[in-house]
Amino acid sequence: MRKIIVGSRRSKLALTQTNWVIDQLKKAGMPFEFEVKEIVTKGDVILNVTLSKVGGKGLFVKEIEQAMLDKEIDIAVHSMKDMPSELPEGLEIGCTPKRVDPRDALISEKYSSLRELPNGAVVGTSSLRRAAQLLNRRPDLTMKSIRGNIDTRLEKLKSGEFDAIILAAAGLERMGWSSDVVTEYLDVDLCLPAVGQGSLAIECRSEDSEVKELLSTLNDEYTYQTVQAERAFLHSLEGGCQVPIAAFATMTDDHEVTLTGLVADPEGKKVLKEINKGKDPQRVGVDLAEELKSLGAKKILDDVKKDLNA
Ligand SMILES: NCc1[nH]cc(CCC(=O)O)c1CC(=O)O
Repeated sequence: MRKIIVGSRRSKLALTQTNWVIDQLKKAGMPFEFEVKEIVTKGDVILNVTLSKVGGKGLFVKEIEQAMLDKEIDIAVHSMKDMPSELPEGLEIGCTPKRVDPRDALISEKYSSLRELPNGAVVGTSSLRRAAQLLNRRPDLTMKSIRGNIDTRLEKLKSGEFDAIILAAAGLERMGWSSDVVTEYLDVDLCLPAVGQGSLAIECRSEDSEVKELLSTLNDEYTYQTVQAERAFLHSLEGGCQVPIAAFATMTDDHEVTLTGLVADPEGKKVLKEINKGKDPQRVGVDLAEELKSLGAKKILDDVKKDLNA
């Protein structure tokens, strides 16, 4: 019986996601055993530097991908939103399980909603995407950087340093913590999610047809198509580093994809947000990116990158 080695980051969320995927794959009833191999990534080590400054995207996946190419591991479970829009030669996303809640969530101990936050309230987030969109609605808020795993961030909130923090609902949902901690789910119209937020990517070697067949049993077509549109949008904008880009797609029963995409400056003063529809997810994403570029997205993103490198 073949043993499939599953690479995972060491965070509670990563291990929870990995174990969930293994449980699901076991249900396929195919002749495989599974073993988890923990891998410490750069993103896990560098905790006191702003994530966007140390190279953002890819920080959590590079070492894991190398281990896969070296055949130390066979598959890896990633949060889709941590995946760079381009994968190394020889690797691919073998499947996308059904997406969970894509929204961001506000968590506060003192206030019951975003509306109720007082003037100048301190909101913890290191995401330029979240900061831009919240500041656009509430320019009075003070955005303060917060780093670490979900559990660390919740601890920091308790310490009183922040009036509220923003986390992805998905991570909390997967940990089983949502109902205990979420103060308010932010509608996607208010805070458009990160590309792929709420979705998992299971990565494997392109030549490993045995594993690909196994993974295909866990693929969710709706998730696959909609995330494909979002990632095509990201890729066309060259959203390689941690920049204020957001996108969220839905799909009708007859496979028409509706994609909303956003590019903003970190202060939330300039927000470009447009919608595109169509049957080909790739096209829908690429065309929406082109439209935003024609409206000035490139200049906004170049300015952000300049600031990050300064
Ligand atoms: N930025 C880190 C990260 N990467 C994936 C998730 C969980 C949400 C998901 O799977 O989309 C989180 C935490 C967060 O943003 O709150």
